Amino acid sequence: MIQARNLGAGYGPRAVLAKLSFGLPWRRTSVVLGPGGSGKSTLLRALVNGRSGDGADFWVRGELALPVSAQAVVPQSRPSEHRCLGELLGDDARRTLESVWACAPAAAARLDRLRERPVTLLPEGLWRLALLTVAVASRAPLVLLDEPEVGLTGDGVRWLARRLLMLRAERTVVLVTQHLPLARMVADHVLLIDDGVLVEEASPRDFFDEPATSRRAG
Ligand SMILES: Nc1ncnc2c1ncn2[C@@H]1O[C@H](COP(=O)(O)OP(=O)(O)OP(=O)(O)O)[C@@H](O)[C@H]1O
Repeated sequence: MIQARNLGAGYGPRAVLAKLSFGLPWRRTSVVLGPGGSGKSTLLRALVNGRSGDGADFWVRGELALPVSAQAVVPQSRPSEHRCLGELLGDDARRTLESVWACAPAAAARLDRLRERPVTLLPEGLWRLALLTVAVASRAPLVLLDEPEVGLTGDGVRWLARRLLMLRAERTVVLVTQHLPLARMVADHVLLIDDGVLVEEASPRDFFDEPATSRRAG
């Protein structure tokens, strides 16, 4: 279990997350939902070990128990990853691509053609698929995904859902998304954030089938 107590995070003088306490079950998929600008990416960023990337003034406070260091991260905006997909996948990159994309061979072939180009230079959408491929293939115990569905076609989102379901019981996944059908398909645990505050932490059943408003009303 990843546990946070009184977790705060922000940029420079501005606190975005205000003392959140929550748990993310181990080897399950936790989905983080909330309106645009509510702090979902900031929460995910707080979970990234060795936080770097954009925003040198990013800070995190409070207690955060993150039991593993091996992470695979798919960020929301184009990463400054200068290595190419072939390098990130290591030996036998083509076979890895074929196996990760077994149900979508056209995508495997497309990524294979771009395998020698730095990930940061890949077209929008494809860098995300490239990093998703690396995340799936890496076996990192903790997989952090920030709106990975953006730019994917309907087939791409279905592939992503199937892949995430296959990771169930093997990896701990934190998925930030605004795509409710995807969230519903893959969630084992749901966090709802609004304006930096944790509004709800619930099972998918309670969250999707019996929203808090109707539970409170009942
Ligand atoms: N690098 C940054 N520097 C300063 N402020 C930032 C930075 N990144 C995000 N913010 C601010 O933090 C707040 C929360 O942003 P965040 O990206 O975490 O929200 P979000 O819920 O992920 O939004 P979205 O769904 O639109 O991606 C916003 O007001 C945003 O402007």
